[in-house]
Amino acid sequence: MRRKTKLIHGGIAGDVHTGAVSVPIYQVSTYKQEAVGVHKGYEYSRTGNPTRHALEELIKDVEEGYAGFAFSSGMAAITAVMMLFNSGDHVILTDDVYGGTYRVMTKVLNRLGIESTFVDTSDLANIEAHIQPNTKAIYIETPTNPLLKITDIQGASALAKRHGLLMIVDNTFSTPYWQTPIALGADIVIHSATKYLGGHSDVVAGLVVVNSEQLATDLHFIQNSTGGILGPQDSWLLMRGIKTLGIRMEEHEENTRKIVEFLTNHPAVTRVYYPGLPSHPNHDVAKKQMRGFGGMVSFDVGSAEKVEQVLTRVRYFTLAESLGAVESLISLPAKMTHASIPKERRAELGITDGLIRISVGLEDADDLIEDLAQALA
Ligand SMILES: C=C(NCc1c(COP(=O)(O)O)cnc(C)c1O)C(=O)O
Repeated sequence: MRRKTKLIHGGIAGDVHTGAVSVPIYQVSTYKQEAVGVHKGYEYSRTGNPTRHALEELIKDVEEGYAGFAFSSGMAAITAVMMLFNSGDHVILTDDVYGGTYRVMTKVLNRLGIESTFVDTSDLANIEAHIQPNTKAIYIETPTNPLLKITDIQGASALAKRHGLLMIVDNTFSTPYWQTPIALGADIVIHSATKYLGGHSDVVAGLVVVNSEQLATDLHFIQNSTGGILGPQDSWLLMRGIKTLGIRMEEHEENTRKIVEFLTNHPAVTRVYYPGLPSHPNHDVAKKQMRGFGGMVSFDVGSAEKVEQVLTRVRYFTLAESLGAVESLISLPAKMTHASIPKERRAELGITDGLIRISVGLEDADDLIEDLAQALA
């Protein structure tokens, strides 16, 4: 089954009992047992729910993995994956990760003894240089949020295997339509499904796909024990979102290509961050591992004052956190999504007060460009 068809026919199709074409929403907490322990495969919805299971089967197929798991948010998914490790273990992460990922590692999981080091993983030598005897995993975002850095998934996965480490990829920005990390050697893929997979700014969710039976057993134990599951209504919404992921990503790509060209040539823009630009430091790696470059762009306008002007003038770009929706969104990472990262750390990374991040939606590209032009004037 090819990629586009998998989005529609992957996972579980409809309902065997009624012939319903759309998977039913099983708004159920518990299931009758014929005798103690004798049931029809479900006993309690934290442990398993038919609607959530259909979503987990779908994302497993789309990400080409062994098993899928659905959580109540991307952060719940990330936290569940980190529960695979023990106090005293160490994880190497991409330096330019989402602010919430940085926060959970440095303000919550560190208190439970899970150590983390943030490095520029776009240079694989940096990863190897920071492997410690207690290192258990490499965690990357590629492209990263918000600077669109690219890490070689195949190279990092081979490095991880050489050192007996798990390879974890947060695939939120690219989605499985453009990039399938497990096929490139990753062990675990994570999504903030709140973003492109839902695609309509109407669901908060997280998804994980693993590549082995052992990881599936371990992660299901954590999902059931810690309970951060996704409900049946949101599971159903996500399945509906995933069905149109392909056509949406194609349209995001087309719009973004035009907007990147506009921004690259605008005198008020000092720098554009986008993996599809030949000038991107890892453009060749992006071309190798991504079938498309995505709908996320960051650009610097040089000052907080200029940012203020842009944010107040835009009409079709909604000032809001999140990304990956049909409507275009605009944000100021330094004060919004990455405010939890210390200022000096943001400065080191390049997340300046002049950096704007946009999630290019499905509006008419000319309307979006005209909107940015008047906002930047
Ligand atoms: C809300 C935003 N990001 C959430 C996010 C998360 C967290 O997902 P939540 O569904 O928001 O919990 C994980 N990984 C990446 C790459 C993310 O971008 C944002 O960047 O606007």
